[in-house]
Amino acid sequence: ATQHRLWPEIDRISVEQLRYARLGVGEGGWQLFAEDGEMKMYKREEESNGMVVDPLKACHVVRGVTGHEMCHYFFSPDVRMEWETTVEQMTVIEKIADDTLVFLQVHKRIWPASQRDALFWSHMRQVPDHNDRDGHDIWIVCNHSTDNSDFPQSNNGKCVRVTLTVCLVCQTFIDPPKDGAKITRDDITCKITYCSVVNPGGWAPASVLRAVYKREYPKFLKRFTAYVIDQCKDKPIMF
Ligand SMILES: CC(C)(C)c1cc(CCc2ccccn2)cc(-c2ccc(S(=O)(=O)CCO)cc2)c1
Repeated sequence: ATQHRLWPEIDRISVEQLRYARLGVGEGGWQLFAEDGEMKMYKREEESNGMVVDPLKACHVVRGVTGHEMCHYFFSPDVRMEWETTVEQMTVIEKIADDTLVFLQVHKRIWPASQRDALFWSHMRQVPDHNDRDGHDIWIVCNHSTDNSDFPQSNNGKCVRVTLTVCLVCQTFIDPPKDGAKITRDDITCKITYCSVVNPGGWAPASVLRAVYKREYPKFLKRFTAYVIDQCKDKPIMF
């Protein structure tokens, strides 16, 4: 089959986002702004022509699920509205491949800013085993804004279109049970790094955005990880 026109960009951004996610938070001006158990959330305060685009990086350790399971539920359109509370409406407007979809999402309005929507491709992939640690395979989902002539910006002037790049990078660690016993969920741990940059695409009060981000992002990640743990607990492990 001939390559989809977006494929070179999808491949480039996915590789770049994996590298970016694996960079530590020691350098680059990251400031810790939220902590809850194993979850640590960092941000950089950045503006682009007067708009808050604060990059966010969250690190978390989730016990009892694999990276494949985390990415499967993060990617799946069927369950998105179960865990994603910032979205009012979600449509898959194109299926590029089984592991690559294009989404149009209308997000809940953040008063007093006008309502936003986001059009982005979403790609899930497993990357070769990283033997730089005792880690196992890595799974990643990358979401990156894209244009589509059938869905122009500010459709009938209703929503301002945000541009976003998001990646969820998950590495599974297995603590082998004694004497070759079957691996159970008690033996698996998943290290996740969630990175996001959301450009509001139009004026929005910096103070309001920063307050919303500070409140909503920790809620968002906690809710999502709790959702995956709950969905997986009675199912066979998806390695
Ligand atoms: C409320 C807050 C959490 C900060 C928020 C606001 C907005 C855009 C709405 C917005 C932004 C700026 C100004 C006004 N409204 C988008 C998102 C957002 C976008 C994408 C993803 S995802 O990880 O790709 C999963 C698929 O949905 C998660 C969250 C979050």
